[in-house]
Amino acid sequence: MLRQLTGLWPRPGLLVRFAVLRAVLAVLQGLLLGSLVPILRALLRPEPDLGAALPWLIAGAVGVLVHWLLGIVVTPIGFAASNELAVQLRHRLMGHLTTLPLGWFDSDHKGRFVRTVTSVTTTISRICVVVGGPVITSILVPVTVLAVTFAVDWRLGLVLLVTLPVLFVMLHHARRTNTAVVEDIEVAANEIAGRAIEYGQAQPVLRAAGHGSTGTAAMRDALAEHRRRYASGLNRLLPADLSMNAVIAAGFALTLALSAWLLLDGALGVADAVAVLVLAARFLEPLGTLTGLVGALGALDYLVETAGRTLRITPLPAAADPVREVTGSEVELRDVSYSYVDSEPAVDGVSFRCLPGTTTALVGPSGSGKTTVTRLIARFFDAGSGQVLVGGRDVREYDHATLLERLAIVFQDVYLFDTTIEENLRLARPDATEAELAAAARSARLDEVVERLPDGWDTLVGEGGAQLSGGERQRVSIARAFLKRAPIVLIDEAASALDPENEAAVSAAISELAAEPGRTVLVIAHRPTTLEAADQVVALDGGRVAELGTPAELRQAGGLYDRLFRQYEQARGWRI
Ligand SMILES: Nc1ncnc2c1ncn2[C@@H]1O[C@H](COP(=O)(O)OP(=O)(O)OP(=O)(O)O)[C@@H](O)[C@H]1O
Repeated sequence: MLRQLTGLWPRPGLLVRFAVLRAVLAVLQGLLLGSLVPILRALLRPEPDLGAALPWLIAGAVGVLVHWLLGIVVTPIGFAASNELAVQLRHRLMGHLTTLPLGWFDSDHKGRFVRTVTSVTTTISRICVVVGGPVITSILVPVTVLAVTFAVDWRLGLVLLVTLPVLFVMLHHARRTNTAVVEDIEVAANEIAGRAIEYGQAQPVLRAAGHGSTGTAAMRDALAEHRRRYASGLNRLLPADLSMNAVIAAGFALTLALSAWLLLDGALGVADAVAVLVLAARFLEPLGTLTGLVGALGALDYLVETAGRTLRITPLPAAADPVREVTGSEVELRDVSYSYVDSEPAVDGVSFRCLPGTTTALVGPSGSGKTTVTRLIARFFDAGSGQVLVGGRDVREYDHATLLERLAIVFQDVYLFDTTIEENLRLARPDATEAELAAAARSARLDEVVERLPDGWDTLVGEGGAQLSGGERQRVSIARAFLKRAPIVLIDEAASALDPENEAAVSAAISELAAEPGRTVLVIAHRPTTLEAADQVVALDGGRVAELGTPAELRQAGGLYDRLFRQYEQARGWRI
C-alpha cells in the first residue's frame, strides 16, 4: 500500500517528516517504559538504592520532557501534512480530469468523480495522519518493549513474541475483510451520489409529477441498499474483532502465569516480575489499539485504490505529433460507427459532408443519434470505426484543444457559471474588447436581455445560469459562438417550446451565425424555419442516414424528413 500511497503524492515531504517524528516518539515511549526495569531493580531491593536509580530517573525525566516537546511539534505538522496531501491529490485528480474524453462525464461518472475529489481525498489524507500516527505508535512501542523484555528475560520475551505473528496474520485477514466491506458500502454510496445529482437535476419534473418530497424510487432504493450493506458489513467485521481481542487477552494471561511461575521458582526477581507485567501491558495495549485501527486501514486500502483507479482512467488518446492548426472548416463523416459501452450502435455507418459556408440540419426521431454525431465531431470520444474529418484531417490527428478552438458548441441545456453575464461571455474569448462583446451580444439578440436586467452586464446569473430563462441562456451560448468567431458551429436547437420572443431571437441569431461567409453550421433542428433555411438535411433513423438532400427535395420525397417536418409544424401550430 505504501507504494500506492507514494504514487498518489508527488511531494510527500510533510507526511514523511510526520511519520519520522511519530516513529521517534514511539521508540522513545518504549525506551521510557524500559527504563522502569533498572529503576525498579534499584528501588525494590531489600535495601533500596536511590543512587543507582537516580541516573535512570533523570534520564526518564529528560525523556518525558523531550516526548512532550516532540508531541507539541508533531500535531501541527500532522495537520499541515493532511491538508497538503489533500490539496496535492485534488490537483492531480483535477489535472487528470482535463485529459479525459468529454463523453466520460455522464451522471454516474460525475457522482463518482465528485465523491473522489471531495470525500475520498479528504478521508485518505486524514486517515494517513489521524490513523497513520497511532498505527506507527501501535507497532513501534510493542517492538521496543519486546526488545526490552527480551533483555530482562528471554522466556517472557518469547511469550510476547509468539503473540505477534498470530496477531499480524489476524490483522491482515481483518484488513482484507474491511477493504471488501468498505468497497461494498462505497458502491452503494456512489449510487446514492449519482442518484442525488440526478435527483437535483430532475426536481422540476419530480415536483410537476407530485414527487418533490418523496424522491425517486431509485433514490429510495439506493438509500435502503446502503443501509443493508452497512449492517451486513458490521456483522462480517465482528468475528475478527472479537478473536483479536481474545488473542491479546490470552497473551497477557500467559505472560502473567509464566512470570508467577518463574517468580516462585526463584528464576525472576520481584522487580523484574513487576517491570515485565507493566511492559506486557504496554506491549499488548497498543496492539489492541491496532485492531481498532484496522477498519480505517481497510478503508484506506479501498480509498487509495479508488483514487488510483480514477487516475488510471484512459485519457483521450493524443497523437504523437499533434497538428496544432486547423485549416478550413469542412466537416465530413466517412462511414462512422460508434457504440456506447455494451449497447447497440448509436451511430452506424454514417457518411455525409458539410461544406464551408453551408448549414446542415440534422433531424431524426429521439435516440436516432443526432447528439452522438455532434459529439463525435467535437471529439468527445473517438469513433469506433470510420473517420471524422475537420478541415480535411482526421480529428484524431489534432491537438484536442486546437480542434475545440475551431468549434463553437451551442448546447440545448446551456451551463452558465455563477458569475456575471459578461464573465460568462468572456469565457469564449477572455481578451475581447467592449465593442466586440457588444457586437456579439447584438448578433445573438442578447443585448435586449442585458438591457432588461437590473445590473446589465454585471448581473449575476446564479448557479448554472438559473436566473435566466432557457432561451436567454441559449442566447448567451450563441453570443459566445459569435465572440469566438469559430468557423465551425455545432448547435443543438432547443426541442422544447420557447416563448415566442426567445424563439424568434434564437432563430434570428442562428441565421445570422450561418450567414457569415465560410462558416460551417451543423444544427440539430426542431423548428420548421431552421429546417427550411438549411442547405442540406441529414435525416437519421436508428443511427443510420435514412435521407440526405436539400429540404425541398426531401419534402417532395415524402419520407422521414417530410413526416418530421409536418410534426414540428403541428407542434408549433404553425402553417406556411
Ligand atoms: N451516454 C450514453 N450512454 C449510453 N447510451 C447513450 C448515451 N447517450 C446516448 N445514448 C444512446 O445512444 C443512442 C443515440 O442517442 P443520441 O442522444 O445521439 O440521440 P438523439 O437523436 O440526439 O436523441 P434526442 O433527440 O432524444 O436527443 C440512443 O439509443 C441513446 O439511448
